Amino acid sequence: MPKTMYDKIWDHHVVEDRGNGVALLYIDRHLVHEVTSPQAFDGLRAAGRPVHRVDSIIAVPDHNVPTKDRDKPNPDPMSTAQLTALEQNAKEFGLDYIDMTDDRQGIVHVVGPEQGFTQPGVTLVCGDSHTSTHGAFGALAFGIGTSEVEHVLATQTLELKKSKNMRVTVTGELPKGCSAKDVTMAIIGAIGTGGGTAHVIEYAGPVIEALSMEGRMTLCNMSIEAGARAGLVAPDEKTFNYLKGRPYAPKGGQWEAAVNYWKSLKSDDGAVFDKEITIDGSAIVPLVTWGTSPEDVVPVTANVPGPDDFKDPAKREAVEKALDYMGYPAGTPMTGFKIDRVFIGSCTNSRIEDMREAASIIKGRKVADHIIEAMIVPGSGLVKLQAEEEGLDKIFTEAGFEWRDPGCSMCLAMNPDKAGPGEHVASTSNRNFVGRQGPGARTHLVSPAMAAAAAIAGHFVDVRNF
Ligand SMILES: CC(C)[C@H](C(=O)O)[C@@H](O)C(=O)O
Ligand code: SF4
Repeated sequence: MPKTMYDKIWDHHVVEDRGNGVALLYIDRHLVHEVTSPQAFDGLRAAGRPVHRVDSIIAVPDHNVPTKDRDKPNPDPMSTAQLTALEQNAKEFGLDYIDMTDDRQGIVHVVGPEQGFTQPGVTLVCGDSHTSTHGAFGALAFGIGTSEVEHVLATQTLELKKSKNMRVTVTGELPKGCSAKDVTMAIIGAIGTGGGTAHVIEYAGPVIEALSMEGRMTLCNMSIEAGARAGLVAPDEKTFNYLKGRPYAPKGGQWEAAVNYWKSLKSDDGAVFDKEITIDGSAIVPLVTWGTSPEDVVPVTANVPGPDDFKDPAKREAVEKALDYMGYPAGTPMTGFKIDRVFIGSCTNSRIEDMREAASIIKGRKVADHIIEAMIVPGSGLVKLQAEEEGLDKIFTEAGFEWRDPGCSMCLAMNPDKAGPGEHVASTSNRNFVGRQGPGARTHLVSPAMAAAAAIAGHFVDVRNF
């Protein structure tokens, strides 16, 4: 029977079939950060258990790390406690630990691929919902909770219920001015934040094939915002070229064997998907979120909708609440809407291509006077170095942007980078939830090009005519 890519990876990892679609699955790779791991290590210690396979783990701090003045003491005791715990646990259990001063440090979902740790066909977990990012390589990658982190550390396995298969095909050709962020936002706008629930989404079609690895990571990153367990893209020559020579990538004869295996992973012709969606990629336009859910997307050329634009009573109520929080009435035009702050970063959009996309808009221009702060935060120290080699940092700082050290930063207010109450933020991150970037802060999700253009203009603009 023809199989999907998800079926194949799942079947290769079953240790024991426990019936009713439940199986004990072998976990190949585990990324560990400071927020969701301390209790897991406490659990191991209490039970006197070692880590089962230390070579399956990379530990790296990202959420709490300050993005400037790292040589000064961290003023937040909670952050300090988590960062210290990670370092000590890594040392005690003998893990590969990348510290804050290492060039390889960054957001786990940027570091894994960059190190060649993320590979096609592996099962990869992390105590973090955006682990779906790694599906860009054809890895079965998903977020887990802290008790599961402990289970994987101790046993290298997880008991899981198999998800259903879903395929999202994006046809045509992506228009100029649009990037992977607009593709993922268009998909979530179309299917909603519940559209992928209980499914693993395989992304397919010419638009996906044309995306770079960075673009595919942006796309898979937000699978979780569509409710999906994971996202997947079939590995191809771009995937192999990206991985070749990276520190954790297979070497010598093992490389050929690995590529042969990776080529076998793609879904078979005739494989059946439980749910199929097709999106016309040629019709995608630059998008902006207007509300407090990633599905609240409108074209930048459109107006903010109101409750009357929706039929579902629950959605109507949610829209009213969202408008109240965002502080504008229905019908507000998005183009020209004034913003206060700009954040370019996060595991969605902090890779080298995102930096280049922002720089292409910013070059030779200045951040608008009223913008409180415009910040660019590379996803890793290696992205930072590469951007500096290309002179992008100069373009940013000359325009008036802050150029920071890598970390999660203002994606979530867990470190000193926060937006103030009532401020409207053009942000390249993935969640526009209430209070996500600081209490009372109002987030608008956009692509790096759209965020850069908004910083220069001081309000949202259609980047296609900028
Ligand atoms: C802190 C962490 C558990 C959380 C997640 O799981 O996603 C964070 O990364 C986020 O983006 O909200
Ligand atoms: S950058 Fe944001 S979304 Fe990504 S792991 Fe960090 S907090 Fe979560």
